[in-house]
Amino acid sequence: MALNDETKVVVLLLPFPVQGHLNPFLQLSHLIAAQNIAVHYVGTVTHIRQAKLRYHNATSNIHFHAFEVPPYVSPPPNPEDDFPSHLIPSFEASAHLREPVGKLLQSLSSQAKRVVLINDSLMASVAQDAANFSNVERYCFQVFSALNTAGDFWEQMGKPPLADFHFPDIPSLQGCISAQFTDFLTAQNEFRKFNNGDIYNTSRVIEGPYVELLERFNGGKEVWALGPFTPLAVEKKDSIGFSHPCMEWLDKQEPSSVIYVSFGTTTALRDEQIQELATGLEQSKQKFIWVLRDADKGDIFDGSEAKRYELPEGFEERVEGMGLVVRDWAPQMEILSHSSTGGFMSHCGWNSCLESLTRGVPMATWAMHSDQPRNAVLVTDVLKVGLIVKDWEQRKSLVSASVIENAVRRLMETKEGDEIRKRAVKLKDEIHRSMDEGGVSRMEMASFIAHISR
Ligand SMILES: O=c1ccn([C@@H]2O[C@H](COP(=O)(O)OP(=O)(O)O[C@H]3OC[C@@H](O)[C@H](O)[C@H]3O)[C@@H](O)[C@H]2O)c(=O)[nH]1
Ligand SMILES: C[C@@H](CO)CCNc1ncnc2nc[nH]c12
Repeated sequence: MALNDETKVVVLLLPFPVQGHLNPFLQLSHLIAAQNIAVHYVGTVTHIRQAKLRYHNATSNIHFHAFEVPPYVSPPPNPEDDFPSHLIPSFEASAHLREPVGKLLQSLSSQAKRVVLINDSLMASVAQDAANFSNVERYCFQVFSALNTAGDFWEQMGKPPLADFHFPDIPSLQGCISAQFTDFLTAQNEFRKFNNGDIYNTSRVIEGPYVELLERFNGGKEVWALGPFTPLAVEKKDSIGFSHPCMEWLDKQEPSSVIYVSFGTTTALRDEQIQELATGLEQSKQKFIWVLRDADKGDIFDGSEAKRYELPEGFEERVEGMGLVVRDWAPQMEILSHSSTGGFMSHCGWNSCLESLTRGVPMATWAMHSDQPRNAVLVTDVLKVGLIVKDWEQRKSLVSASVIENAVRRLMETKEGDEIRKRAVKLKDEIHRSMDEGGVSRMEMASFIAHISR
């Protein structure tokens, strides 16, 4: 560290150990480091390795701190369980970061004028020792949509009537997460009150009313809508010059003719459901890229073979030229940025939603757990940039091939689909303007940076 750092602010980021959190934390790290502020990023050895490996850019401007934690089991996902309970041992293992994080805080706080700790809302207990240092300021980063989290807070408050505010019809948290995870979440919430403010990866252009509602709920503490952190421009090649073969295939397709199908990193579909999905895509006669991977394990490097899903007999030969099945890590942001991509069938993880919204790609929603059902409501009912494939009410049932075929056709080849696409493009333009010089997102980030480096 440079000698004059005692006069400066340093930022320490503490993400929750799953891909959908590691990545937005790394994106935020970059945005802050670009302002010439020293940025430190903390995690277990495995999760630091995971975050860097899957990041689309160089990470040399970030100080990584990879800490050992005691060994934990890393079982494969259970397709019978909607919630990714197989990850719980890795969540529990991360609790062991409390001590090294405390030591790191001590060291940084003795060298810098101010340490700004940005912890994941799900790592609040690990961050608790920040209270011991007078020059450590704490912010809680909620990686979920504002609609989701406003819904959670409202529910915790016992759903009091809200003057001049109408929530869309959203499912309650119970039922979206497992009972075991409810206990974990309750334990984290104990430590939420010690924050100086909350950070959201969203924009007032996308979720203005829900950000304002969060401000009402936050009792005077700041709510910062600093997103979307998703970079707008991405290279077709990654940082080591590799271009995935699906990109070359996309280059040969007509504009907006391909539907991209992916359900993120925490979802495991049942075999029966895979068969219906394959048949539905085939019968839709639309071009597609389908990412068919098992959910991540708690330790993605544990050496065990990931499950290889079976497809219907002869499927890949029959769809040759029409569709691609990707079984490795897909370059999702590049795919969504490509002009041939005209739709996204998604589980509605918040990162996927933001990546789609910032590229003007309309969505076909199929929520699986957690915040996803509410994100789906935002995309379809509120923003009207998507349609539903599987409704949350039907979460226990199999989605038939004909329902899938229908949804794909509606989005990709009907007038209704075109109207949705036009709205998605219009919203994308508004989001891009908000991130430009003078736009609301750009100004809110500038104001946050000024605040922490005051
Ligand atoms: O093959 C792949 C799969 C995934 N990805 C990337 O991995 C990320 C997945 O994040 P998502 O938020 O969409 O979904 P996940 O399910 O993985 O995330 C999790 O954390 C964030 C929450 O909002 C989600 O609900 C939760 O499930 C996206 O950034 C996506 O672009 C790839 O780049 N390639
Ligand atoms: C396993 C993790 C990965 O992102 C999600 C847990 N789910 C959730 N965690 C916190 N708040 C929530 N509100 C709705 N769902 C929530």
